[in-house]
Amino acid sequence: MIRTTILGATGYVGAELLRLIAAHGNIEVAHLCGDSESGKPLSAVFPHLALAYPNRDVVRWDSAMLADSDLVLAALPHGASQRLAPEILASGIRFVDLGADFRLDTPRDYAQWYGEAHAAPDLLDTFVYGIPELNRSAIAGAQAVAAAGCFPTAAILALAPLVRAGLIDPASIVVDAASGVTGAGKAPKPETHFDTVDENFAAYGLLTHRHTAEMDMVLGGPVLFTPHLAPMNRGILATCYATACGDGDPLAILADAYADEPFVHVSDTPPSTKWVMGSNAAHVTARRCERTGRILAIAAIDNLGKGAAGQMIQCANIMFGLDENAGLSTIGVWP
Ligand SMILES: NC(=O)C1=CN([C@@H]2O[C@H](COP(=O)(O)OP(=O)(O)OC[C@H]3O[C@@H](n4cnc5c(N)ncnc54)[C@H](OP(=O)(O)O)[C@@H]3O)[C@@H](O)[C@H]2O)C=CC1
Ligand SMILES: CC(=O)N[C@@H](CCC(=O)OP(=O)(O)O)C(=O)O
Repeated sequence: MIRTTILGATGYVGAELLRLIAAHGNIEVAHLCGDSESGKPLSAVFPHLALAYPNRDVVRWDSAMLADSDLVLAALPHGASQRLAPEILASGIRFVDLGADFRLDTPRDYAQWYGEAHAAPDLLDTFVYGIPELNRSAIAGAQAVAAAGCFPTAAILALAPLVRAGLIDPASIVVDAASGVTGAGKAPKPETHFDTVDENFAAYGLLTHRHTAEMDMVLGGPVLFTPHLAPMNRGILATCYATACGDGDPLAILADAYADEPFVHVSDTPPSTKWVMGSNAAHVTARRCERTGRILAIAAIDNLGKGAAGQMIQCANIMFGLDENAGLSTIGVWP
């Protein structure tokens, strides 16, 4: 069994990690770390996990935990893991981080998009960007993976094969993506109150959302990205547009790129967030608009699944040479 310590176990992503690990078979939880919830029984924080994790308490992180862990999975607010990473990596164990601290290539990009200097810039090169469908072999050989953000995962899965094939001009990419409210984390905020979100649909982060940097890094860009908040718990639907620069069929290119991928379903049918809810699946489609000379590509993922905890587990499975599907489902909870 691979023993994992989870940092941020009391957050939304932490809860999803615990749900997936309970059914994994090759990974078990060594320590469950929280912040304000430390000291409580896990069953008091997350009653839905009580039967899967009887008699487990949330504890505060202590680096002594590295001694009986093989893996650290971190789902912490931005800025937290760069302070912990030096010690975790020095211990030699593997690390999958979901925060944005180690996703971007340079400390300058991090400072520009996150508004603060990076505390561990020398470690940026140690981390491999975590989208297995892009860079599985690098993940397999990595000690540390920075799992991709939720919006970038959706947009990149829809667009990267089209960029690689030279079918679209990266500088023309426009991404409109809508997320469920769990994407904002569990702390209540005015813009995530039930009465604000219910029966509402709103754009935010205009021209400045930090996920733009990840899309630019992988797709080329500059990408014009607009996130939206949708009145649903989980899910991301990314609708992407770009100018065509070749004659190929975008759907055929996606089908070819993902032919052997266990978690990507390519179809002519427009995807829907309910098809992927609770799963690690991504459903993608694409087509050419002859009238405008543009390519349309769409992806649906669960922000907590392929956009977060599922992708972390998929990366960990690859890093440890396990069955890549272990603990992960391709089946959404529908209806
Ligand atoms: N939600 C999503 O869909 C996605 C989230 N992410 C990223 O994953 C990370 C976690 O997200 P999410 O689960 O939604 O966030 P939540 O706000 O739901 O949870 C945050 C977690 O971090 C803990 N925490 C907060 N501050 C500290 C600290 N200073 N030191 C140690 N632990 C701390 C909290 O502990 P406690 O509750 O005990 O105080 C909690 O367990 C974030 O970086 C987020 O941006 C990435 C992709 C998708
Ligand atoms: C709906 C919502 O608020 N979503 C979050 C993004 C999700 C996320 O946590 O991504 P990172 O890991 O890159 O922060 C946002 O727009 O800030």
